[in-house]
Amino acid sequence: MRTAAVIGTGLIGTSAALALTRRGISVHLEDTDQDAARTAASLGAGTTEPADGPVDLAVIAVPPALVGKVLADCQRRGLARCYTDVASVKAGPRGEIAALGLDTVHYIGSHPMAGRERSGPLAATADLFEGRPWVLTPTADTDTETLNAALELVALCGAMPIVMDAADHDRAVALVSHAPQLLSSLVAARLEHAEETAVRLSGQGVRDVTRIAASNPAMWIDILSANAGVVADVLDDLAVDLAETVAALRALQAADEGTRREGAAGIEAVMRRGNTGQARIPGKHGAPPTRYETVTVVLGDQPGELGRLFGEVGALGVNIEDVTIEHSTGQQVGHVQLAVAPVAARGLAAGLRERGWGVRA
Ligand SMILES: NC(=O)c1ccc[n+]([C@@H]2O[C@H](COP(=O)([O-])OP(=O)(O)OC[C@H]3O[C@@H](n4cnc5c(N)ncnc54)[C@H](O)[C@@H]3O)[C@@H](O)[C@H]2O)c1
Ligand SMILES: O=C(O)C(=O)C[C@]1(C(=O)O)C=C[C@@H](O)C=C1
Repeated sequence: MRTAAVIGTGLIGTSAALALTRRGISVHLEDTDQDAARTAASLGAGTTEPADGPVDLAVIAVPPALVGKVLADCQRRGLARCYTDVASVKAGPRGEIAALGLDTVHYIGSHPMAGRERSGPLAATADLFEGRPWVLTPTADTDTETLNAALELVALCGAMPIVMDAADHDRAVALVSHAPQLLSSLVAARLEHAEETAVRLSGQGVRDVTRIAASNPAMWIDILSANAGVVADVLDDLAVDLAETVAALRALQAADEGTRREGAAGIEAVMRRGNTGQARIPGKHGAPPTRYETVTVVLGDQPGELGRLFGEVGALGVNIEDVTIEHSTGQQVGHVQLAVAPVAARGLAAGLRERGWGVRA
């Protein structure tokens, strides 16, 4: 692939465009919102100038309900040799494309399983898709050139291609993406009118569970409208589990010991099922989940402290696999949690202590 077009320069379109330009592809950016396209271009994601002729691949990164309409417009203009979209649902857009009588030989549906709770080009990063699954949903119509162009896009973005049927995809994401989004929103919604004294105690647990509750409602109405029945089925099953959990909690308050024991067994079952489910979530590149150890460093709230810490961790020869920063309310310090390989954790904690950092290992 040498040339590409990205239609819709929000979070996903701009992230893909950044990844492609970094690999030397000429990317042409389009968005009905001129500011979004210009911002993406200023970030180095490509040019807002139209291409001279058809590009090798057009990536349609607009809200799911607009995929059919935008593909129709692109094909009418002869924008590209091959087309893909990145919408979070696949069966709905495919149905619309068929109903509009569009060219389905040079189109393939796709969905990168990576994103953020923020929208727009300024939230984009070139490495957003690295090591993530990227679903492709070819049909009997899809020609080889189009499948190959999509595979090349996935490879250039550092993602892992997974070929699936559109309906299977939608069922899978109901479980691993759409229901979790609603549950995150529901947990965060409990905070809407909560006492300030309670909310200010928020630690990492509630932050982890509610990060995606900051997502864009308009986009999610679109996504959920195209997968409502399957997501409702997942939530129906969850409602049964929730009712059982409430019953177990009530039992824990009972006067007789037998009922209390039953309650404890119910809660233990929930926790153990959760442990098992969580352990099945793959690590990057589809590898088995990697266990890291956390070294927590107390950081003074001064400019440059984080950079200095990362520099010292590097000097100790330790790779940071993940990092989380927690600010303590009303204090001038933060807690930086460094996830590192278990073999490196002890040495890192000792090395940082020697260098004067406050460390909790
Ligand atoms: N946000 C995520 O985490 C995520 C992850 C994977 C896939 N997706 C999918 O990617 C697509 C884009 O999502 P996003 O998060 O980048 O949204 P976004 O709101 O950041 O960007 C969407 C962009 O599309 C533009 N747009 C709307 N109508 C258009 C049209 N007719 N022509 C050209 N541009 C148009 C908007 O102006 C906006 O800039 C959606 O289909 C979404 O389901 C999102
Ligand atoms: O991590 C996030 O913030 C996301 O929004 C990611 C996420 C997901 O549920 O995994 C959300 C919707 C997309 O269709 C794909 C990815």
